[in-house]
Amino acid sequence: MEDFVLEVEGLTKTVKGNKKIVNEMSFQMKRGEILGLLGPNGAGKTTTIRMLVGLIGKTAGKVVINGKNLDVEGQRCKEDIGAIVENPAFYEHISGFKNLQQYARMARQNITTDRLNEVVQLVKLEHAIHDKVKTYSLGMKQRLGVAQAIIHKPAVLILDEPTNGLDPQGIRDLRDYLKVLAKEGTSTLVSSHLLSEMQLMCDRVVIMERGKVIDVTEVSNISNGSDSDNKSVLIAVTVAEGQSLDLVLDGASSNYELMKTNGNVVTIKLAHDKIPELNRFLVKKGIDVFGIEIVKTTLEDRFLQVTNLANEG
Ligand SMILES: Nc1ncnc2c1ncn2[C@@H]1O[C@H](COP(=O)(O)OP(=O)(O)OP(=O)(O)O)[C@@H](O)[C@H]1O
Repeated sequence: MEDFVLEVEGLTKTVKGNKKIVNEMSFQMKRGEILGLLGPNGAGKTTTIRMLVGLIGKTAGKVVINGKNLDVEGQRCKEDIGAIVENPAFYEHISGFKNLQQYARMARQNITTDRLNEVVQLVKLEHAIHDKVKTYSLGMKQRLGVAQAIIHKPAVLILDEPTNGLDPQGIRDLRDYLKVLAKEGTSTLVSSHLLSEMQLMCDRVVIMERGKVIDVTEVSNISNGSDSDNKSVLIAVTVAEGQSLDLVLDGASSNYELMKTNGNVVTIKLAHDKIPELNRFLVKKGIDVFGIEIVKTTLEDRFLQVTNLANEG
């Protein structure tokens, strides 16, 4: 059985006027993964996250965190979560390290100085941790926020739009240490409306629109050009000027599906292991092949595809 660290089932939030701003959301997060919650502005990401961390109540649905039902063991669920939902607040006039010590004291958990040093190292803030927070850049405050959120080694880390205000290096660092955390047993749910960042950062993404889950996609499948079943790929075949593959492929084999012809570049869908066979077939038919390239789709392609489908349906 799959080991899920977060299970969300039928999560719903209804507001005034009986409007469902989160509408029967269901998804699961595997242990050790970085899961993205992706959707346009107003899709309901923040509302979903606020319900998961217990900042607001839910109207309906079930949330299970690390095997514990939020409705039954709310307090223990909270212990399994670390989160940055709104901008983390710090005491500006003391150092980052003192802020962490203060936080650890308030959390009333037995957190050692070694652990504090460990999290500081993880978020790469060693050089500035003894400086006053008021001297920190936005990115440094964000690192300190993550350090604070993971101090108690939660099973689940939840970050709402963590890349806001980060420069490219900051985003890369965040991605790197989320991966380290995943290996150490903290799985992360991260929300964003920025497709390219989610593609770089996440293992899978839950795409939501108007309060509903409309797709769950494995990011590696998107970037290597395969379908979600991981069997077929799209390839772009460049042939000699004036040659047409339409007739050649027509009825040739059910293994190849001609998707699109654009000048002398033809897009074909087929199983990955059929590429050499197709190549031999084309050569035998007298087609001059100048190139075969796997078409990589981006998360943006996928997002537009599924949101268009959702809007048509
Ligand atoms: N308490 C509330 N009462 C009425 N409507 C609300 C309430 N809270 C949120 N909304 C609406 O619900 C929708 C979802 O809001 P939410 O903040 O969850 O979206 P989001 O996906 O996080 O968007 P963004 O990317 O802009 O932060 C929005 O249209 C918002 O205006």
